[in-house]
Amino acid sequence: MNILTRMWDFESVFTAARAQARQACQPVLAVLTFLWTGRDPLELYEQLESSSVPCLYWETRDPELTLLGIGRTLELCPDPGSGFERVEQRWREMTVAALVEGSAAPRAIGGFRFDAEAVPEWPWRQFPSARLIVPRLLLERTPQGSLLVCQKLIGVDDDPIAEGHRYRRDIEALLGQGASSRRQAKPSLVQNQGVSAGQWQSKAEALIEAIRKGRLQKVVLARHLHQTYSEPLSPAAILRRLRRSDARSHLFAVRHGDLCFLGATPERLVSVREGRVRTHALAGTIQRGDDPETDQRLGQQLLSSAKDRHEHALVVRAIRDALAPLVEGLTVSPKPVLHRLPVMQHLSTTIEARIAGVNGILKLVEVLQPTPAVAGHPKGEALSCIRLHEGFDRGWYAGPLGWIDGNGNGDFVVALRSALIKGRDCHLFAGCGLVADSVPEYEYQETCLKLSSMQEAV
Ligand SMILES: C=C(O[C@@H]1C=C(C(=O)O)C=C[C@H]1O)C(=O)O
Repeated sequence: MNILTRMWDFESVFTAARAQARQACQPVLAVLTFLWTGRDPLELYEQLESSSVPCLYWETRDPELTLLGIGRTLELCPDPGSGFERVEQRWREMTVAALVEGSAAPRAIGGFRFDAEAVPEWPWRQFPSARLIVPRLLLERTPQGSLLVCQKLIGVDDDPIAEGHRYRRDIEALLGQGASSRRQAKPSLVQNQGVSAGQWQSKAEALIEAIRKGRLQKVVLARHLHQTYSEPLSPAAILRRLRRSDARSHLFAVRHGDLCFLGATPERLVSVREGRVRTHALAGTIQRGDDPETDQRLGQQLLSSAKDRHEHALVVRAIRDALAPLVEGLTVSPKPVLHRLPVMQHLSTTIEARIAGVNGILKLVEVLQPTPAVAGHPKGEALSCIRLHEGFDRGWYAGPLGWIDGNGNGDFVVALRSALIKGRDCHLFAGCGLVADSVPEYEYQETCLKLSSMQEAV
C-alpha cells in the first residue's frame, strides 16, 4: 500500500492561491508535494493504460530520475513562428508567481516534432506538433526517494473547496490502484511494410553522390517500418522489456488519445542543473561483438575509422558552435569514447559549460535541435534533403523530448530508438548519417541494428 506521509491542506493552499490570483488578475499555479512510498511508477503507468487520461513516462540514467505525469493542469504551446522563447518566458513568469508548498518545484514535461516546418502526415496527423504539459499529478522518483507533486492552476473564479475535494478523490483513486495482473505475452508480427533494402540503398547512393559533389557534408537518412501485430500492443509492457534489456538508455512514453510514442534512447540533447550544462555528441556506430575480443576489436575499429571520426567531428563542432554564444566555460572532451549499448556501440564526446545570462534550457534546445547526429550538416541543406527525399513524416522521431522545472533546470533527450503505437499498429523509425565515404549497404545494416532493439521489445 502506498502511504501519503504528509497531507497538506489542499483547501487552504488553493484559497491562498485564489487570493493571489485575484490580486494579480491572472491564474496562479499552486504546487503541493507529498512524500510517496510504494509502487514503481511504471506499474502505475501500466494501470492507467486503459484510461483516457494524458500520461507521460520518463526514466533517465545519469542522473536517475523517473517521472510519471498524469492528467494536465495546463499546456504550454509555442506560438507558430515565435519559437520556444515565448514559452520559456511564460513558464518563468508563471513559476515565479507560483504558490509552492513543499520541496518540489513546478515541472512541465513534453516534446516537439523533429521538423516544425514540415506539415504533419500519416501516421502523425492526430499527434500534436508540440506539447509541454504541466501534469495535474506527477510522481517523481530518484534514488533518494519518491514524491507525489500536485499542480493546479487556480483561476480568479475557481472554487478552492471543490478543487481540493477533486484532488483528494484523484489521489485516493491512485492509491487504490491494485497491482498489475495482466502481464501480456508478446503479440506476434502479422505484417511488415517499408521500403525495400534496394530502394533505400539507391536513395542513400544518390545522397552520397550529392555529398561528394559538395552540396552538403552529411545527411541522416531514416527508415520507417509499419508493422501490424496479432494483438493490441501495450506500451508499458514494451517499456518494461526495454528497461530490462538496456540499462544505459533513457525511457520515454507520451500518450495522446489512442496513440503512444515511446522508446529507449541513448542520446541526451542537453541537460541543465543549477546552471551546469551537459550534452554529448553521439554519432558513429558499429555492432557489438559476440565475445570480448571481437567486441574490443570492433570498438577499436570504430575509434580509428576516418569516416566515423569525420561524421562525429561534424556533430561536435555544430554543438560547440551553437552553444558558444549562450554559455561560458565551454569544454569539449579531447577525443570520443565508446558508448556501449546491448547491440551496438557509438562514438560519444562529452561537452560541458555553464549557462550564461538569462538564457534558459528551451533556448539551448532551440539552437541545438536538430544536431547533425540526426539531421546532417549544414542544417538547412540537410533538412531540405530530408523533406525532399526521405519519403515519410518523422513526426516526433529524432525530436527533443524532456522536462523543465521552475528552478531553471531541465533535461531533454533526442527521441531515437522509438515507435509510434496505435492498437495493433507499430511505426518504427531509425536512421544513419551519410557522408562522402559511406557505403549504402553498410548504412542499411546499421539502420537494421538500430531498429532491432525496439523490434525485440514490441
Ligand atoms: C539517427 C539515429 O541515430 C543517430 C545516428 C548515429 C549514426 O549515424 O552513427 C548514431 C547515433 C544517433 O545520433 C537513429 O537511431 O535513428
